[in-house]
Amino acid sequence: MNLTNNQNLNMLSELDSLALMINMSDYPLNKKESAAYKQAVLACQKQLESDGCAHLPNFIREDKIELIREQSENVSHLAHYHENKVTPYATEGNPELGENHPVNRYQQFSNGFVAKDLLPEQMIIKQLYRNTIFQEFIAECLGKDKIYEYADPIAGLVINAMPENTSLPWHYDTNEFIVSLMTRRPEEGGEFQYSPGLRQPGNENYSEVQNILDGDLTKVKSLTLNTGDLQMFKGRFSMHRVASCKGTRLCALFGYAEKPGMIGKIKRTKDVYGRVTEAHIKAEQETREDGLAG
Ligand SMILES: O=C(O)CCC(=O)C(=O)O
Ligand SMILES: [Fe+2]
Repeated sequence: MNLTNNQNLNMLSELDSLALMINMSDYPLNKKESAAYKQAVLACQKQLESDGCAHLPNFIREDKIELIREQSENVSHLAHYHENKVTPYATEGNPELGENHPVNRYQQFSNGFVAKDLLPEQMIIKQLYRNTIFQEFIAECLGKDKIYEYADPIAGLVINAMPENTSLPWHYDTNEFIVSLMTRRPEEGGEFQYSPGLRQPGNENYSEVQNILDGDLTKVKSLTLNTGDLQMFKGRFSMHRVASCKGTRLCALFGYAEKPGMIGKIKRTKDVYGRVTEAHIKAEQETREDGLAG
């Protein structure tokens, strides 16, 4: 290998760092040209196509499992909680439709999020989130040319903190996809439940949504992640929730954008994290200056 320029040195250190974090025998991200790598990507693509969800068990090296659990436990007290009631769409209800209509079904929401700027740089989840070899793998699995870290100082990489008796009810995500890494499997429960492809562009499929909200789980799949498992999920089309758990559940959520410069809106950021930064204020001013709504 020609190591005469910085790019190669950077690549090497990224590979070295990746090899210290992930299970390269099952997920050979160090051998992109190998049949095993192509097979791992294909397996994810197939799962995503059929189910909107890919499960990568034992993604983290076995000898790092305790460490990722410990690192996430160490910051879990920094989670911001906001008790709230939300609909599956996180929008205001519509009084013209009945109170049983999905757009009017408010549910209790009480989990917390630890923001990105509160996660120490040396944390495995932060190193992994930023690793470009890992990002390329995720992009390939999702059939994207390239994905970008958020420019948002506090969102993009967060830990979903769910102590006992908290809830993350049925919802769709605003993001097309999310990557999750379980850092603390709870003692019991905390399954990820989802209904694959429940809605499509142009078809909200309200009747099926209503069935699920009414407790019919026949079209719902359930996935239990162990600590160290990775998941890719297309949350914009598959309604999902996290079942209640016994013991704390901590799950790192890696958000990537399809364009650089992604910064969240002030209102939502304040709701979820309890604060905003200068970057949020500046980004929103710039949006307004171009005369567009929202
Ligand atoms: O914690 C999880 O597994 C998923 C969380 C989730 O769905 C969300 O934050 O939108
Ligand atoms: Fe979600």
